[in-house]
Amino acid sequence: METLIELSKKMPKTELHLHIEGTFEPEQMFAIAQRNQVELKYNTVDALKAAYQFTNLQDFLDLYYQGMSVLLHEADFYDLTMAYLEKVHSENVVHVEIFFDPQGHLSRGVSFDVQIQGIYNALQDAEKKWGMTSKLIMSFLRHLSEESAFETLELAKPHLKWIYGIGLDSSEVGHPPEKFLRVFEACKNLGLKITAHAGEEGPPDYVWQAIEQIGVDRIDHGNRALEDDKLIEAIKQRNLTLTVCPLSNLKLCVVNDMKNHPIKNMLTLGLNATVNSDDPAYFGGYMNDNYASLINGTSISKEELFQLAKNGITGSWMEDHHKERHLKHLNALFE
Ligand SMILES: Nc1ncnc2[nH]cnc12
Ligand SMILES: [Zn+2]
Repeated sequence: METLIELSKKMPKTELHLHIEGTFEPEQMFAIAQRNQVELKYNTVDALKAAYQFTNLQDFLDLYYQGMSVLLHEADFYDLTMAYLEKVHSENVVHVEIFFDPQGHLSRGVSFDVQIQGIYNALQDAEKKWGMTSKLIMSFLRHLSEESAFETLELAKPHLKWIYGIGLDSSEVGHPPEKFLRVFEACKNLGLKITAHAGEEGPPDYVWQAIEQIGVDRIDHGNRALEDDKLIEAIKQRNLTLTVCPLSNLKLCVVNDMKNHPIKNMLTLGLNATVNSDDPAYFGGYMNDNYASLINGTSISKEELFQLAKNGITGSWMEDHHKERHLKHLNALFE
């Protein structure tokens, strides 16, 4: 009998919540730092890895922004992205939707063109080599001002053919979605899809704002939506997908133990929960590790495993003919 772990490795998977800067493995970070002659605060890979003990989102973000500071040239963005794509291709991830944080690089003098060209070239090469499809999501840093988000949108305008969606990330508490109401309106008018981190640490009210005021097409995390029954109904009514990140939730103390992870509950409630890795280099695992953590930690059933993988395909922004192809493959594996 095939185990659920084996099945989870084999099945076609999508990644809908992934920060490319969060895939920076310490070994690669040191190699690029050396090549660019940038000093890191930590002297060795082991010292850096030892610092990966977080008690909340901000602890992690402080290290995440330090780590990305070695990215300067187009080749750095290409190498970072390609290393991630190679890794998840080996895990049967067939489609990725990748966030990047342009403001985290612009503030260091790295142009928008350099960032997007490096990332996009890697995505194109992955499609040519393996048929892996992708969408790129530009994310606004919510601890910065709406004005800064508007400036970033202006810089993005020559590249909109490569940008499919807009996200909202970084420090959640104190920076509600409504702070970015006007800039998201402008993004929507440009035909861009909208998603936002909401309910990771922030209260249910932030998820309400994301769906009612911003009109998001998807919700990233959404854990705290479960505190509000009316909100659960509103998410279901709009058929919104939640991009849930199990290992991230554990590492950032959003959950205290994997056995208490709410993803099973989300499925029982009829929410479109999906499995994603968020910042895998920092949180101890890529896509297959996230599934394994659920299988081992929450004892999800075969039906629930199927539902999670299916939600990942149906909740993605890939073209319909690709969805149909992957769903057929998934169904055949679970027959
Ligand atoms: N999990 C997360 N939440 C908010 N901002 C992020 N940026 C990178 N990872 C993030
Ligand atoms: Zn995230």
